[in-house]
Amino acid sequence: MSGELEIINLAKVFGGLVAINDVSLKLEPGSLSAVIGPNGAGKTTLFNMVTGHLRPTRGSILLDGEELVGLSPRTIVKRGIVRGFQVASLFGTFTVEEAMAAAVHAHRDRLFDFMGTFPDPDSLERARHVMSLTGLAAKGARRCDSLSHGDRKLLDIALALAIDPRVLLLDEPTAGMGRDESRAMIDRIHHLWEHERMTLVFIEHDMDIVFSIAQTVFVLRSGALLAKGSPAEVRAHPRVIEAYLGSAA
Ligand SMILES: Nc1ncnc2c1ncn2[C@@H]1O[C@H](COP(=O)(O)OP(=O)(O)OP(=O)(O)O)[C@@H](O)[C@H]1O
Repeated sequence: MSGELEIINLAKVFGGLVAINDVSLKLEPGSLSAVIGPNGAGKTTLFNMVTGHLRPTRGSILLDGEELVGLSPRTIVKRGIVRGFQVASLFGTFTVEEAMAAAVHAHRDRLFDFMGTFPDPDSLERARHVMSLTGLAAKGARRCDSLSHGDRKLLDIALALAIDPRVLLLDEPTAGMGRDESRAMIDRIHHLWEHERMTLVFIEHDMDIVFSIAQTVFVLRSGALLAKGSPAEVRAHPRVIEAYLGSAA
């Protein structure tokens, strides 16, 4: 199975600030992991290096053994690493189904295939499959700009999934949601991971959510990896309790 992401001795320095300090970790193919840590720990910087939006100061990022450092964000998407970006709103008056089909179509480099139909049947089929997995099937005819906050976030994830990633990165998928809505979102994410079995890693602040679905939890603090392990191991880790959970619990 593909989708192994290995980060080796990664570092990012902004001026005099060490945002990521010699971090090494491995995501197994098809695994579901979470990255947690206090504000400013370096979580988003880590994601930005994996997607090619930031160039590491040092270190290596391997997808199924192949180096990603130095590749453009677009090439990294082509290699199969996709992030759920806040892009749903860019589709404005498109319907949900049109936006989804456009995402698949563009990824398959068919956008400029003027002789073909849009959307082509394959793209539409993939789009509909992902809409049904993410619970958006009933909203296919809705304009993107009329969706609720929660549905927009779902569409962001669906747009990322539409292009069949090997690794899916989600940066705080429940941000701005109430407790029930967060729970529903996380159940959806778990459901789609179970069906698609891509390697999934998410940044999340809500500890209940993290401990309820992640197989492996990575804890960052001040740019360094403080702990990693199963939710039970991380919850019981003395340094994690002292540095992070102690203040949140
Ligand atoms: N482009 C940048 N230039 C300079 N400093 C940056 C830049 N991006 C991030 N930083 C700094 O790097 C550190 C890590 O930031 P990062 O956003 O990765 O943390 P985070 O764990 O995602 O935090 P949060 O939970 O608040 O989103 C912070 O001190 C931040 O101010």
